[in-house]
Order: sequence, then structure tokens, then C-alpha cells
Amino acid sequence: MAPINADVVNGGKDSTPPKTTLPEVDTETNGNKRYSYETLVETANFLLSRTAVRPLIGVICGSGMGSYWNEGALAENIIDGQCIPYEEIPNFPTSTVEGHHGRLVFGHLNDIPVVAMQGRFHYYEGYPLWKCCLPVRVMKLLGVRTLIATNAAGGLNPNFKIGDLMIVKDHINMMGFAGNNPLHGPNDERFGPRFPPMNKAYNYEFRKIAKEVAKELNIQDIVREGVYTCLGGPNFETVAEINMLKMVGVDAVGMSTVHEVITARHCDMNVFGLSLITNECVTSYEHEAEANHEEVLDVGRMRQDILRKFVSKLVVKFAHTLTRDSP
Ligand SMILES: O=P(O)(O)O[C@H]1O[C@H](CO)[C@@H](O)[C@H]1O
Ligand code: HPA
Repeated sequence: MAPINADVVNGGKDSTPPKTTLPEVDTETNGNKRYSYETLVETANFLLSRTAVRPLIGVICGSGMGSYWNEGALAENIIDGQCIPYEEIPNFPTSTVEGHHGRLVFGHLNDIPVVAMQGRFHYYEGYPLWKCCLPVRVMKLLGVRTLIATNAAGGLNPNFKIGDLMIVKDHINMMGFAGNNPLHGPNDERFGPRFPPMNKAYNYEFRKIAKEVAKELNIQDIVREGVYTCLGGPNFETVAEINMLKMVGVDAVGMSTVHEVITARHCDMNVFGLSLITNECVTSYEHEAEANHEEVLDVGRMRQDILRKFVSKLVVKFAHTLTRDSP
């Protein structure tokens, strides 16, 4: 077969390669090639050698929602703050999306040892789902017992407004319907069972606590509850897709979180999910506006202060719930 001529592919106009170098990502989905338990223990041990913090709670920051973990922003609350860029962590992927800083932040938030992912990994970046969720398993090996997974999402529920916070009550694993699941492949029982239940994915007690905290902070009017779904992305949805999602009971749509939560529940972590509604999903062909990532990041910036206060308080309350439940 004749080799493909790039000039022809580009319409004969320009065969110069793009200026930016794209990161090489591993699109290998073969179950046998994924990292073993032992490999992830090595990653966890590397982190434990780099920090004295022994985190109990892990936070994943959504698109544009992580800057409250920056030096300065958390200075009043966090002590022993220490940042480790993903590039330095053995076996870690790298963040390629704007609004995802690409580092772990360790520290004590109001005396509670925490680790925050300032930047997550998405399927559309080219990573298989198991690799997107690798940090969740690493957190488990570090001793994290509770995961707070936050995300930016489009609102489908007509009662939601841009800037609202949605406590995730449940999710619909759309990608799982098509057979794409982070647990696909050989199961290592040291992480969890072959067939994990998912009907208690989002901790009921935590959801109750979050509603109480919302009242304490006087933000109850912007705090909602609902069902999240994740699509593969990176394109935003068509009108028909949004209308279909509405019909099946979805309140907010994004491109993350579901697989992280499945991985966390598989290894018996408690989960709290929080979506920031960054845009209204378009449900009619007459609608002029188009979804875009800039708007998503803008709303994230706009809500930094509230997110910082809300998440900081939740960390403390959730940690105390863990202590109470401990034998
Ligand atoms: O889910 P997070 O990482 O918050 O990001 C959301 O925002 C991006 C689209 O603007 C997508 O990555 C979507 O998943
Ligand atoms: N759709 C999918 N993902 C998103 C959206 C959206 O409207 N907003 C933020 N992330």
C-alpha cells in the first residue's frame, strides 16, 4: 500500500507539524498491561517518602475549581502544605487540560491530614479509565478513607442556575453501559471484590452533613442535590443527547468523576461528590449560546471562595464522622 501523503491529508496546504508538542499518552486498554498492586505500592511509598503528611481525606479538584489549594489562598487554614508535581511521581500520568494544575497538595487542613489532586485525568485526554483512576488507588494505599470528588458540570435540571453546587446523590455510568469501566480486566482482591455493589456509592451521612454545612454557611439557596452522569467527551453534547439525558433522570453532565467513584467504592472508600454547575445545557435548537471551556473555568474562579469554605468545613466534619465510626 502506498504511504499516506500528509500534504494530501491536509488538503495540500501545509504539512508543517503543529508547534506545540503533545504529551505522549498511553492509550493501552489491555487489562494485562495495567499497573500491578505492587507498582502502585511503589508510587505510594515514593509519596510517603516525600511528605510527613498521612492523609485521611482525599480531594479531587474539578476544572478551574482547584485554585483555592494554591499557596496563599489556603494559607489561613492549611499547614505543612507541600506540592508534588505529577511529573515527579513515578507511574503518574500528566495533566493536559487547562484549569488542571497537575500536582498533589499535601497538608493539614484545620488539623485534618489531607491530600488534594489539583488536576485530574480524563478519558478524552487519551488515558484509559483505569489510568484516569490510578490516583484514587494510590490515595487508598496512602491511607485515605474518604474521597471528595468535585467537578464542573453542565446543568440539565431546569431549577439549577449557573454557579449552583450540586451534591451528587447518585450517578449513571453511561460509559459503563458501553462496556467501558475502570474495573474492566483482571481483578486484584487486595483492592476490592470482583463485583462491587454501587447502590450506596455516595455516602448518605455525608450528604446530610453537607446540607447542614450549607445552612451554617448560609449558602443553602445555591446548594442542590441530583444525579450526575459522565460522557467520554471531549465534545460537549448535542441537543438530542441532552434531551435524552434529561429523560433518564440526569441533573448534571460532565466528563469525569463516575469512574473515580467506582474505583474508590471498589476499594471501600467513603465518597462525597460535588458538582459546580458551570453552564446551562442547551435543550433547544433555537438557543444561540454554545458551551465552552472558558465559561466553565470562569464560573470555577467565581466560586473559589465558597468552594474553599464549603470543602474546608466538609473535610473537618467528614473526618470527625470517620473518627466516630472507628472501632
Ligand atoms: O470534570 P471536570 O474535570 O471538573 O471538568 C469538566 O469540565 C471540562 C469541560 O469544560 C471537562 O473536563 C469536564 O469533565
Ligand atoms: N457537558 C459536559 N461536561 C461539562 C459541561 C457540559 O455541559 N460543563 C462542564 N463540563
